[in-house]
Amino acid sequence: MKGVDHLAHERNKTEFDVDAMKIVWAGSRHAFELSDRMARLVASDPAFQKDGRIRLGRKELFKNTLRKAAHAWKRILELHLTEEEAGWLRNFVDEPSFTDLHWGMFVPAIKGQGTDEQQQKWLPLAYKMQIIGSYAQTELGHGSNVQGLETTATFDPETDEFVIHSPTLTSSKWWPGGLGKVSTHAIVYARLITNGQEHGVHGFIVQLRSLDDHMPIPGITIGDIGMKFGNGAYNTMDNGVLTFDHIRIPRNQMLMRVLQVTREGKCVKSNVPRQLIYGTMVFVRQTIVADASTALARAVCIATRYSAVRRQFGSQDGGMETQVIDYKTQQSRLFPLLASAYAFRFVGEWLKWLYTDVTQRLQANDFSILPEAHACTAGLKSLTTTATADAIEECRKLCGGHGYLCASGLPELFAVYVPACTYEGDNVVLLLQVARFLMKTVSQLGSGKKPVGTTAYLGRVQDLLQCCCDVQTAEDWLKPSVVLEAFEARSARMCVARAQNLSKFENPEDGFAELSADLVEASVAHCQLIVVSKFIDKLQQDIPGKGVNRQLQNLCYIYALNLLHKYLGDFLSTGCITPKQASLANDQLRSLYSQIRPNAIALVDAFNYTDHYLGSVLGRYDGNVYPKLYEEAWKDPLNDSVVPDGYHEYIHPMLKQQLRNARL
Ligand SMILES: CCCCCCCCCCCCC/C=C/C(=O)SCCNC(=O)CCNC(=O)[C@H](O)C(C)(C)COP(=O)(O)OP(=O)(O)OC[C@H]1O[C@@H](n2cnc3c(N)ncnc32)[C@H](O)[C@@H]1OP(=O)(O)O
Ligand SMILES: Cc1cc2nc3c(=O)[nH]c(=O)nc-3n(C[C@H](O)[C@H](O)[C@H](O)COP(=O)(O)OP(=O)(O)OC[C@H]3O[C@@H](n4cnc5c(N)ncnc54)[C@H](O)[C@@H]3O)c2cc1C
Repeated sequence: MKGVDHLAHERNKTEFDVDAMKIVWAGSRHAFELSDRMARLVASDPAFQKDGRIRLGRKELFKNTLRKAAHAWKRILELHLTEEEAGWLRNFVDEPSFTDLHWGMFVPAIKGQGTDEQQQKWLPLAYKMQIIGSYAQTELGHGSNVQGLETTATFDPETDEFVIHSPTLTSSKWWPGGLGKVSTHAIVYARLITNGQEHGVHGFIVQLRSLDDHMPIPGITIGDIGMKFGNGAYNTMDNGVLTFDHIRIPRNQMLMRVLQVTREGKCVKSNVPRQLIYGTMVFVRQTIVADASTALARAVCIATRYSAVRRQFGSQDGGMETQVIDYKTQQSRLFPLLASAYAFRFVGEWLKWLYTDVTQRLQANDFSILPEAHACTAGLKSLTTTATADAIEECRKLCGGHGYLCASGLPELFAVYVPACTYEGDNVVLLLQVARFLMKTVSQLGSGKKPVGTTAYLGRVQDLLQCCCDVQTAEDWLKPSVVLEAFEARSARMCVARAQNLSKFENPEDGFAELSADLVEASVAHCQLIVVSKFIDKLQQDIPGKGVNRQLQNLCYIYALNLLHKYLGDFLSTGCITPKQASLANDQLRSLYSQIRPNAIALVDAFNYTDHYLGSVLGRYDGNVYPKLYEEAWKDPLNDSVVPDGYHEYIHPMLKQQLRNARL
């Protein structure tokens, strides 16, 4: 049987309406139609082809990215695409570039932190790309510790200007994307100093390069920070270094929604909390959660299709060997990742809703939900990016040797994805933020303050500390209330235990530092509970399409029960479940794998990825893996000649030497 036939046969086994699932995955019919149209537009345009990208040198690679970004912008204008359509188009071009920072951080920073007048001035320029912006926060010496940034913005009342300066080597801005070679402007984060007094870190709009000849503004030193991990991958991005030598900008270029500096240099606080300065990070962390499901789904799609095509062992009487997807070990590694892709999709949807809700409340001067929004975006960003980076690597291994070939698409996907664990907040640093939020919530329980939102379960802490799981059969693990209670009890018990340990320290900060590794574990438990509960909420919605809800249920329980299996230590040591119940959960998990098995290919087809976007020979829709892999190998530049360059200098003399030695 040819690869093509393998997948056709697989698709015939499907037990649900794939088209309906495509809409569930996309979020709505509108989102499906729009993303589908944009994916096809990009895939059919030769200017966006990705072949051979990994073989390009840095300069060629970068220029190629500039070409694609310019072509994308041209098409956006020609086709009068909406902002939403343009976002999808850029997404399917699938190449990190300065436009990510421009649209993803520069524009949102002005929207979130700029006054109305500042927005009116700068946004139209940015929307027309008459200026290109970056987000320059991190410095050589400080990234996580934002309050430790060293760049200064000193107000000069004589000229009504700020003087932006880099006082030390470690104050050099370092990492901002798009900064190295492209951006004309940046939101620069610097310590505000007026009348000799410091007022914390704030954002300033600073022009970096001339709009005529692209030369840096005198006093600005700027360049690229060098090659990063992997071929191709994130090297399409010009992450930059930037220093200021007393650069002057007008006073009205400080983003002043949170704090205004008057003509006299007086600081006037608005009613907006200081934390809004961090608002852009909250926005981007929320988009990163949605992106995690996309990246994870790509890897899972490749590994699932290839696992159905690949055969090893088990041939009897010269018959066919076993498809590797039929090995239980393969299923137990692959299907939880498939389930995670769906789980992260739905929690991403919910987080987007939460963010929209927060934004509306902020506009109405209601800031009460900000700490929760910060904890959720930070925690879920950390949880989903860590899991996705690990999962891409697992998918590579699931594809055996061929997964290590760049033609599988997985090495580049890993290299381009893995920095998501670091940018927008190191994942451990973010979990520590969640831990602070949880400990604060627990400490306030005695005062009668009722926790709300994602921590509402902590309001039932007494019940959760005592509850006993009443699972008696494997089927009992298919009850949403049972699963939810087990995850709530585990998280609540971990939080309370950590809070009790913290209370033994005289100085809470010393306690927090000493117990930080334990605290991070509690944060993970809490975030996993959020993902499980949002998946369960999704199942309660009226989801049309034959068999769709059934598949989603199976995936939801696979996600939850696999976590239960993986973190069994937590569940057992906190007494949430017994060893016998854990064993029943495992029995149920195996049964769920068998139920998912015939639907696996259709479940990855529901992602609706084009072959162009997947960029993988192993993950091709038609399953025609071997002939294409063979074809691909011959495209390697090493195969341009039969006898390689270097033969005459290095191989031939060595062989001759051996011959001479042998004769002696
Ligand atoms: C259409 C196209 C769309 C495309 C979209 C795709 C875009 C994707 C682009 C991706 C490209 C990647 C580009 C990468 C960019 C970057 O990496 S930018 C730099 C990001 N940097 C960070 O994330 C730094 C991480 N550090 C921090 O976030 C914080 O400084 C810290 C760790 C939180 C510091 O903690 P601390 O010292 O305690 O901070 P304080 O300043 O003292 O604040 C304390 C109180 O503030 C609360 N808080 C902290 N952060 C936030 C926040 N973001 N929002 C709300 N509140 C916050 C914190 O909880 C404390 O509260 P209290 O306890 O109540 O006092
Ligand atoms: C590809 C990429 C793109 C980026 N793009 C941008 C951009 O466009 N703009 C921008 O401004 N920045 C950007 N950054 C920078 C990024 O935001 C920072 O690297 C990130 O916030 C982590 O900070 P750091 O590098 O200072 O790490 P560090 O904080 O130095 O982390 C080093 C280690 O210390 C640990 N650690 C740090 N603090 C604590 C603590 N309090 N407790 C326990 N452990 C701790 C961390 O867990 C980590 O293991 C980018 C980074 C990358 C990799």
